[in-house]
Amino acid sequence: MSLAFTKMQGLGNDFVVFDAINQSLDPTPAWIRRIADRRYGVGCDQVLVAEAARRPDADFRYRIWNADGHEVEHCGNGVRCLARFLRDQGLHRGGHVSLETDAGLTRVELMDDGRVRVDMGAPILEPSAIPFEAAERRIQYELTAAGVNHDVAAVSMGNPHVILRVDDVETAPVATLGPALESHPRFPNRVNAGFLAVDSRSRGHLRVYERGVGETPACGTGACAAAVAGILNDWFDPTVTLSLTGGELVLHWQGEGQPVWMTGPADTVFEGRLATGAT
Ligand SMILES: N[C@@H](CCC[C@H](N)C(=O)O)C(=O)O
Repeated sequence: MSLAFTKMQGLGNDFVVFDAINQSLDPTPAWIRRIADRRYGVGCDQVLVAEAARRPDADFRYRIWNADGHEVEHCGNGVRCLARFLRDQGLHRGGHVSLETDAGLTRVELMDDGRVRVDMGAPILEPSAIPFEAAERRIQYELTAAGVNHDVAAVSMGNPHVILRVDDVETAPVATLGPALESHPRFPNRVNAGFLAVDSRSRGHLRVYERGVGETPACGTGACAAAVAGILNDWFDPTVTLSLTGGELVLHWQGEGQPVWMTGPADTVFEGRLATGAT
């Protein structure tokens, strides 16, 4: 039987979304790579799947695969899209939904103005839990990549991020330094690499080279991690708007132990069915 899917995007970070409650899926790495392929498949940065919840406090389980076929812990732009998908497909009613991921429970609110607000949980800053090899926890770390010493922050939003402050995101070496950071040996699970320019205490620009994908127009967890790094460094106030290539996200974080709140859009592009035997 052919599988129904929905193509969605959040700030240009794009997804193929499947309901695995009413249809059965077998998402092998090769199958994911094929779906994500922009010539032989549908094309996306991540494949998202809604499953029945396993824990009692969650409405659904939310699973994420990068375009390279690896399953990952979290996706911020994806969580906004998945909440909208669940409502649009009639799988969930009401303005709030709780989603279980490998990173924990994520609470999502579909706002009246069409945007989606997400409690992304508290950031993880302990190096061993990111995971990141460092002798002690710090706000900034020295890291050598591509033969140069860099001053970086390391933050997990359930998935790992390294954040490098730059003067200008336009001229930041995302294409060259991004891959060197992504597979840096001090990040044993690889890492998403954010290049952050601080414009004021309430605004910044960000580009992200995503683990398992490459540079995307936006990364939600990357924006949360960059906001946390900027607030810890006292570059930002607790509420900051980050401008990514695909548009803006508003982030709010009140400090250690508190959740990061992310607000942004989630849009459906089209619905379709995979041709039987096509993937
Ligand atoms: N696009 C995402 C992040 C997706 C996962 C990431 N590439 C990883 O490997 O951790 C977002 O919006 O957060």
